[in-house]
Amino acid sequence: MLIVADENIPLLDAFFADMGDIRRVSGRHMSRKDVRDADVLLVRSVTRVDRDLLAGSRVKFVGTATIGTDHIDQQWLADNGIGFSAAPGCNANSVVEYVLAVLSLHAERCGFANGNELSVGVVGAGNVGSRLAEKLQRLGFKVLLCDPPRAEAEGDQGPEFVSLEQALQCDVVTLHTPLTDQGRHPTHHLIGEKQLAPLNAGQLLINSGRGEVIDTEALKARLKQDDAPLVALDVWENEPAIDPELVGLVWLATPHIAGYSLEGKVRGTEMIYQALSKHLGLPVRKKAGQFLPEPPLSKLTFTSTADEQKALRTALRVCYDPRADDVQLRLAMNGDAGERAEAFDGLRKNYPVRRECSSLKVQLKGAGRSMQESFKAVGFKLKL
Ligand SMILES: NC(=O)C1=CN([C@@H]2O[C@H](COP(=O)(O)OP(=O)(O)OC[C@H]3O[C@@H](n4cnc5c(N)ncnc54)[C@H](O)[C@@H]3O)[C@@H](O)[C@H]2O)C=CC1
Ligand SMILES: O=C(O)C(=O)[C@H](O)COP(=O)(O)O
Repeated sequence: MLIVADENIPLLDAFFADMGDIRRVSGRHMSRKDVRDADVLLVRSVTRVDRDLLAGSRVKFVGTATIGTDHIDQQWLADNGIGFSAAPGCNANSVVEYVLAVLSLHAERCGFANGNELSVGVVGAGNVGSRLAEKLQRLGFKVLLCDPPRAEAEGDQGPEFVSLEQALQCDVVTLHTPLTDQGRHPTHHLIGEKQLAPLNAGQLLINSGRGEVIDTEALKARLKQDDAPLVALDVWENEPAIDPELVGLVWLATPHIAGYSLEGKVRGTEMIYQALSKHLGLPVRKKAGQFLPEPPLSKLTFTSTADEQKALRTALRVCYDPRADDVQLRLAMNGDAGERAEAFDGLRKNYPVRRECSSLKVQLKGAGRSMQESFKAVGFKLKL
């Protein structure tokens, strides 16, 4: 069996070597020729999987080690009897930690002793949005959920949902929808001139869903006005050829790495391994946990003199500080268009190992219940 796989999928050998031969190719530049003789195709989000790529090949199963599926023509796969699996939720926790880290920087920048005075509008309350909302609520933030498809499907049975207009009135608005251009609630350019107009300089807009959910031209125009909101973007229209002017206009700019914790990436590989095993009728023998190394930093101790909010921010930033990615992306915007696109992908390919908060045991000497609960809400393990 020949498995053609994006070279950026971690642990390919560990999970798949005993199932067949593996051919590693560039996900961004994968061609018909690369996949013609493949039985199985494993991708990440940068490969468009459709008729153009697969017609005439013998591929019988496609797996994407990502949450997003907008790069896959699932209808064409189904029509052609090709099995498919994504990795729903695989890196949701990583995205949640990215948002928490951005919020902590924002709260500090605004001079809030305690960031949880802010209201947060979560647009898209699926795996990422609902996990984020749950953590924020435990931390004391006021959270409003906007998810019209869920509101329609769940009615009175679900949580309370608000309209997009209401969500856009929150101090922070964070986007977690898939990219869709069909159906009753398409998200392509969901945020355009009309939605950006009422935002003010006291608000923060975060996008770690897909770049095309915001209209770049409308956002650039809004950011050039005096009362523009603060914006943190992890995802961009037209990746990897992103707009350098937009990078210059936003507060925090990261190269689509919100989901790039080691745990999230390895879980993505594990989930497509499980799906392929099921497709082939093979037993599932491997687990992500067996391949996760001991983190370089495994314990952190705060003494009884530590201030709760400062300690929480410190611990969060020990695990992840988006400012490092922001600096790298801004540096990558030098050069011509081709060099910039290559640099964007280079940052993602060579991304440093980032561990989730759950990899860190935190000891809180003499801490009260509230401090312990805050650390647990973020996801740290407490060392008693
Ligand atoms: N920046 C990054 O590294 C990553 C980005 N993502 C992106 O985040 C997206 C969301 O991930 P999950 O929460 O796991 O997906 P999910 O499928 O679990 O949830 C998406 C939610 O968005 C809702 N939704 C759909 N259309 C909407 C609309 N017009 N307005 C408001 N809500 C709408 C859906 O009803 C659903 O509840 C993915 O589709 C992917 O594109 C995912 C992982 C990493
Ligand atoms: O899971 C998703 O959806 C994502 O956006 C991934 O984190 C993107 O990673 P790559 O596929 O671009 O490596």
